[in-house]
Amino acid sequence: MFLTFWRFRRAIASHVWPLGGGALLVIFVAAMQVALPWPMKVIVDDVLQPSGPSEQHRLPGFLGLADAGPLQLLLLAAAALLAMTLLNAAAEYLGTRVLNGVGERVMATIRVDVFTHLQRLSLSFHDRQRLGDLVTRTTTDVDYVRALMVSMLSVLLPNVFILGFIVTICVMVDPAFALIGLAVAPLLFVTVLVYRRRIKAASREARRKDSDIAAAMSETFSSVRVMQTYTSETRHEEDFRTRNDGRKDAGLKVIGLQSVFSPLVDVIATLGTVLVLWVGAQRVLEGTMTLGLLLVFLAYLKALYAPMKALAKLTTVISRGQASAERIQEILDTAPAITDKPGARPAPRLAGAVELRGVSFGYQENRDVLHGIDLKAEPGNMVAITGPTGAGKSSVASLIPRLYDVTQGSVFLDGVDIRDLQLATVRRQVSMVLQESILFRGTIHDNIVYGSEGVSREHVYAAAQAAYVDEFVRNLPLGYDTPVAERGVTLSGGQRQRIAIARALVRDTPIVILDEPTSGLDAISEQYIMRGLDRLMAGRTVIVIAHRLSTLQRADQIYVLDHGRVVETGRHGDLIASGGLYSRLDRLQHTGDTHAPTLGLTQTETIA
Ligand SMILES: Nc1ncnc2c1ncn2[C@@H]1O[C@H](COP(=O)(O)OP(=O)(O)OP(=O)(O)O)[C@@H](O)[C@H]1O
Repeated sequence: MFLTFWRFRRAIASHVWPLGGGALLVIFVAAMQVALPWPMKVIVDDVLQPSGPSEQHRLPGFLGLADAGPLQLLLLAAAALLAMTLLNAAAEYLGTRVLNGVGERVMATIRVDVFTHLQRLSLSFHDRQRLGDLVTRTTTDVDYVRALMVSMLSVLLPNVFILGFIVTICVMVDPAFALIGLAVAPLLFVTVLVYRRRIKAASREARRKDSDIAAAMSETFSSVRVMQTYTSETRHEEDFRTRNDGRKDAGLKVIGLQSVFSPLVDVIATLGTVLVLWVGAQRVLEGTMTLGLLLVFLAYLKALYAPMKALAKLTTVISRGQASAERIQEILDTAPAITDKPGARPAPRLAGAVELRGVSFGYQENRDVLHGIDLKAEPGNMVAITGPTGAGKSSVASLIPRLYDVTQGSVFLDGVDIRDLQLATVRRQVSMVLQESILFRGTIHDNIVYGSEGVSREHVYAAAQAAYVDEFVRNLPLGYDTPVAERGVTLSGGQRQRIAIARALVRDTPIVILDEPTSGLDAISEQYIMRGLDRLMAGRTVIVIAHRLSTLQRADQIYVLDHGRVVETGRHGDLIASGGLYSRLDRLQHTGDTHAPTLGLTQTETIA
């Protein structure tokens, strides 16, 4: 339990004072609750039965009120009860408010920590994660940790103090009798311990199932267009039902355990109460104990079991919170796979020479998808990578901005190993336009300046004009301030690509990577994009993944990839003449020879 506080000590550190203040207030409440039965004792023993055994009527004497009359005592006791109750209420209100407020603030800090950390984790981490799971870890799990922290401070802490105060007072007043009252405590303790462990395991399972549901949601609704077109709603529904049933069953298991736990604690507690009543009543009858003291003991017994019961109720909150804390910690403990090595220096403005020397790379350990790749692009050159689908073209491209680290060989930029340069300063000099460009929630303007915040509006307009964004933005009522829905779904594929090109133009990087940015577009869109791309490519080193003849013909060098290896390199004419894979593709286009190997062409892509 305390480990949870330790785990998040950094987030808690800035809230130590209110946290301490809140804790003191709830401890004060605990003390008040322990003091509350005493005025009642005075009323019973000294006002209602002033003739009882004198040595047991010590309280008024102890308080200097030995000579006070019964009415005076009644008045004083009643006033004390009222004052204590009011103070108790005020402290409870303040304490709860302060602690809950701190809980919210600490959680806000943890959420930011998790989000920031997630953003820094390398692609190799995100490749393995389900989005829905990450969402629950940042939202629900953080909230469960908040509930745990607040409950521990506002419920557990005062109850521990109540327990301590009561045991001390009981032992001081009547040690033998106190022992009777505490006889069932070990049994209670063991029950709490056993059930807590079982509830924790069940809660952890429930949290896993929560993530399953979130993952099903994000998977389904991020592909809602495909789902509806293929009328596969039933399939998704069934999948969701299965996961939902899993969550329900896990939830029912937690509830089952919890429902047994609470009554069990009640029964054990009642056993203790019966024991105290049995012995206590006899002692009152014998005259060795006052009725008031027995009532105090009984009130204490109730107060003594309350913490145990509170703990019973808290078990779910604590177990759930601990399971959630572990899940959050798992993320925070994951170190980014790609970091600056000590002594890495900032990359200067690059001329744009790119070289891969003997590069092997794999997404999983011992399963390389690229083998000994050699590739070179001089500054300002255009290098095309082509090859069948799955050959490793996109993998090569993702090594240049160091989205992944190579397993063998090196990537050099301007002759310097990319690992000797600071990551951020390298990435700032590489732009990418992918097959499908992702836009972010915000306006069209925001999306163009994405990654180059702070540039002037004129600069943005110039880039937008060059990338033919202006063509369609001019017709929008809000122009560049038109909001774009999440992932840019309110714009056409071609419009999204044009915005992506404008974004790359604004960034003005020496290296540009194009991953088939015109695939799947109609002829008119393609023309606009090609013209925009021409402007983007001018004067920069361009690494383009391409199947189109028009692009391949223009390339200074073409690398043909197959099964993760460079099988041919050269200019278009040389490759045709050499009679290899590339030329067979060319023949395929002219003769329609279906047995010739394909370079992964789709119907929409024509090599004329
Ligand atoms: N994130 C990933 N995790 C694991 N394996 C991957 C990942 N991305 C790609 N691969 C695998 O790496 C190999 C090369 O994929 P890559 O995407 O680089 O090929 P490609 O030539 O760009 O293909 P395409 O033309 O279809 O885009 C493939 O076998 C693919 O299954």
